[in-house]
Amino acid sequence: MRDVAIAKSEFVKDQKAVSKLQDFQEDPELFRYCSLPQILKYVEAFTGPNIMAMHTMLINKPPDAGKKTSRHPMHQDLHYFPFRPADRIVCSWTAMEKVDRRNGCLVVLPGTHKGTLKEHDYPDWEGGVNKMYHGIRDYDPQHPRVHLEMEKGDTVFFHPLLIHGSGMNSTQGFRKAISCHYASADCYYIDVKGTTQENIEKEVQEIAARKYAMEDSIKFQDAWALRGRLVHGERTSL
Ligand SMILES: CCCCCCCCCCCCCCCCC(=O)SCCNC(=O)CCNC(=O)[C@H](O)C(C)(C)COP(=O)(O)OP(=O)(O)OC[C@H]1O[C@@H](n2cnc3c(N)ncnc32)[C@H](O)[C@@H]1OP(=O)(O)O
Ligand SMILES: O=C(O)CCC(=O)C(=O)O
Repeated sequence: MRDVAIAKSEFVKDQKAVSKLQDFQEDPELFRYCSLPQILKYVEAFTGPNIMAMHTMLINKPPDAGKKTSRHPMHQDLHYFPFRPADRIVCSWTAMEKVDRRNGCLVVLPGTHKGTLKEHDYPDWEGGVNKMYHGIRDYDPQHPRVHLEMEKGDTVFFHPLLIHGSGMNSTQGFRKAISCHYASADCYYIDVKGTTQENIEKEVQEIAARKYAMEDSIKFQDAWALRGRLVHGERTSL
């Protein structure tokens, strides 16, 4: 993925062109992260023994190009997921270098994981917003915030309803992190028709049709079933 600030640039050859690697589940070296026993021992507390890696990312947050597009709007990851129950899903996010407010660390609204899934859409940002970076339409701006300043190798685990995002990278370095969204293989797919998730379903279907020449009718659930990979136990449902 390229940052929206350079997405239309003629040609950018170096690492500046890559702000995120997504779906590395078939890359043996990167996928080792998802199978690390040091990570799985915590993940299992949420998922139980049948563990699927549903979504993988290596995030290379670029130095902001001056339009604040390196920010990640406040969101709940469950917005992207057509599977439940939410309590059996967990994200691990590991800092690959020191992260702090200067290079755009994670920001969380503590306690919000006990709430409900909120409506998401593109925020109305003057400088533009990255494709598929939906944000919560309304959240309480007075809610206390915690900035997760972390050392290289530190890992945070969080619930898919937790409202979180990340700030602008005001340094000249690339802020790298690696993450995996895990779910219990016993989770089940849901139909998001008639829910607040319809907008993301439509967008994923459009991308699948364009990018992978799949038919327009690919199901949102199938887009996830295709990418999910078992890391422990049995693939019972997802
Ligand atoms: C099997 C089918 C699968 C289909 C999957 C589709 C992706 C699903 C993403 C799910 C994410 C779940 C995450 C849950 C966890 C929480 C989060 O991480 S929240 C943020 C989630 N969103 C993302 O991570 C989006 C990451 N972005 C991408 O993966 C890619 O940008 C892309 C959306 C897949 C598009 O990439 P690609 O199709 O390769 O783009 P191009 O062909 O280069 O360009 C097409 C078109 O779009 C313009 N563009 C490119 N990059 C951006 C950008 N960053 N912002 C805005 N616009 C962009 C580009 O200029 C082209 O435009 P044109 O007018 O057609 O020329
Ligand atoms: O790494 C970041 O900047 C944000 C990541 C994030 O919000 C997510 O993975 O859901």
